[in-house]
Amino acid sequence: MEIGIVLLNFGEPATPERTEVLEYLTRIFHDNASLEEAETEEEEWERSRELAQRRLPSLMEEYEAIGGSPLQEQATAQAEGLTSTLTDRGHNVTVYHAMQFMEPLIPDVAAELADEEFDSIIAVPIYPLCGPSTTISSIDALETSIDEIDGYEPEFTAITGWHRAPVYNRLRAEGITTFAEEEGLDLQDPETVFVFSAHGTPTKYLEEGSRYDQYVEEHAETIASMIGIDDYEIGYQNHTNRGIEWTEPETEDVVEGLEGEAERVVIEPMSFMHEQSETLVELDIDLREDAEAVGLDLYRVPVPHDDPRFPTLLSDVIEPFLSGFEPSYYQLRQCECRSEPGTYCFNAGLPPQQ
Ligand SMILES: C=CC1=C(C)c2cc3[nH]c(cc4nc(cc5[nH]c(cc1n2)c(C)c5CCC(=O)O)C(CCC(=O)O)=C4C)c(C)c3C=C
Ligand SMILES: [Fe+2]
Repeated sequence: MEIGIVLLNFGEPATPERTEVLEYLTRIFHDNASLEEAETEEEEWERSRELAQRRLPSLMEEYEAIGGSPLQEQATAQAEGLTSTLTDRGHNVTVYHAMQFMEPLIPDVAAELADEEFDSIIAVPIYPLCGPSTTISSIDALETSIDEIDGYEPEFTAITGWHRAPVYNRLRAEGITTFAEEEGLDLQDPETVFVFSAHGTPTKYLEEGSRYDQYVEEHAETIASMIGIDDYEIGYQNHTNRGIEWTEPETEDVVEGLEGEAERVVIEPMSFMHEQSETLVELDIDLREDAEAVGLDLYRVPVPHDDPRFPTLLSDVIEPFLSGFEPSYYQLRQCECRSEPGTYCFNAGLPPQQ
């Protein structure tokens, strides 16, 4: 059987080019159009274009500050790492990477899969903490794009949340302790406050059943115990484009609230598997300025996008579907955030959102 694996990512422009950034933003806002009530598809597009125009100047500034995003390069390297690990294990697979909002776009990659006539497709979003606008939306986009291709009906498997995979927790925890050692930081020092910074989400998505905030909390608790700290803070990096409610507290408020309480903050960007504007600009430039303004030194843990254990982790997660053994043997069960059969994760069986 010919198998195609698709790693799914958010995407970001590699160069700060206005037209490209505007199209990118319009796609993102349209994908989240359900956050507001539009009567027609045309109204949804109009509103998305309006929001994109409004956000364009500040996002252009962010990309100009970092000379474009390195996300694409890192995602390509992750796909190559996975190919090599699976090939070493004796599997004959082709690994693609596709982006929700930037080339290579998901529908274009779906067309390539059809051209190659793969019998089976395995989708793996590279978002450790499963969320509706990222993990679920990217899988839906791939499955819909495949369904829309006439005469092409491969078997479709998707893997959603994998933050509970043991190797993932280990590599993340070691990333933090290695960084602390390199920087000469004592994480037990009462003058050092540890902050997990998660990408925020609109509370509407939580009310509709997403458990993203629970995943954030349980992952923070686990990593804190692995690195041996009792006290820590959680903050969310929110986008306030639509005047709707997002997860609280904001990372910025958490850090500013530490004025006079500590000498330094250590920030772990827990939602990301790539360095991109959210880490390189929002944390390294903007949050550092906020921290310094209240007398705190800021240290930001690097994202372990090139940790050599990451391709092993992804290969282990995919292995049941390649070798044909029962996914529940590896604790992979039918996903409850996405009910379509063939969707698996490590998060099934959690109590429902309060
Ligand atoms: C590479 C960049 C980005 C990653 C990775 C990313 C992850 C991520 N995003 C959400 C939830 C939302 N993000 C939304 C908008 C949005 N996200 C990015 C960039 C990344 N997000 C951009 C550039 C934008 C649009 C412009 C902006 O506000 O900056 C939205 C939609 C908001 C809306 O429509 O009003 C949601 C929802 C999560 C949970 C996440 C997890 C890793
Ligand atoms: Fe986002």
